[in-house]
Amino acid sequence: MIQFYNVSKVYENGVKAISDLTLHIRKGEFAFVVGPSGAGKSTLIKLICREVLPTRGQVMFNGRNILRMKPREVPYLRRKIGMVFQDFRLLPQKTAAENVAFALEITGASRREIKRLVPAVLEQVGLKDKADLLPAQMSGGEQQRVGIARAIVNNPLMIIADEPTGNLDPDTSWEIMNLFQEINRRGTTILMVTHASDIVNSLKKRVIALQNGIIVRDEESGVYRGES
Ligand SMILES: Nc1ncnc2c1ncn2[C@@H]1O[C@H](COP(=O)(O)OP(=O)(O)OP(=O)(O)O)[C@@H](O)[C@H]1O
Repeated sequence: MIQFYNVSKVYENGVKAISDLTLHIRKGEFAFVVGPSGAGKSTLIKLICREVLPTRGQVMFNGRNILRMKPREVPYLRRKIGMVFQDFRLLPQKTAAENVAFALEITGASRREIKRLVPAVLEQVGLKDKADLLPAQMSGGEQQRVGIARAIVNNPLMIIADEPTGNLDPDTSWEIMNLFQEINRRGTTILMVTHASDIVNSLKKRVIALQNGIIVRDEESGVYRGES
């Protein structure tokens, strides 16, 4: 699904955020990315969705070289990747249903499709009865469920989640992790940046540890090892 071949990213100010990194993520995988602040985790994510371009090396997504994509192909790439954020990033003026609908509208979905898909996906994330609430009227866990609904509604190949439980209490975090696991079981590849050591240690998924832009550890059934 994703291949990095000897990828380096040097920002304009000379900071080398990613250094000669080679990485493969297979379709259907669930992988955690861990590492201290400044390790390059966000840069890795941004390289996948073409928010930043590599200084050297190749990034492939679903068999396509993202550097060779034409500008008009970039929306296609972004549609195939659902993003979930620590701070939810919902539109505050829109209800749960409208937030999810908006993600469909911008991809040109018909009104009929929107009417069919929004309730179905809200039900899938356990928010059937909260469709008409604004973000401010929902708990953090509920807001993150809306964030996940928005990420999956376009049926992406992959979900990239950037510390999705960072603002949630432990019980709510586990509910959200269970939802991600269910989405993964249905076939969606998941790449998750996290500092939640207890979650990483319990789930025994692949763990990719970054430090100074380099992969220092990449283990199947891995654990969290003091990467704070
Ligand atoms: N736009 C930018 N311009 C210049 N330097 C940047 C930029 N974005 C990130 N960096 C630098 O690149 C390095 C890697 O940053 P990155 O945000 O990828 O790390 P991170 O592992 O996601 O950190 P955190 O856990 O704090 O979010 C850091 O030294 C950071 O200061």
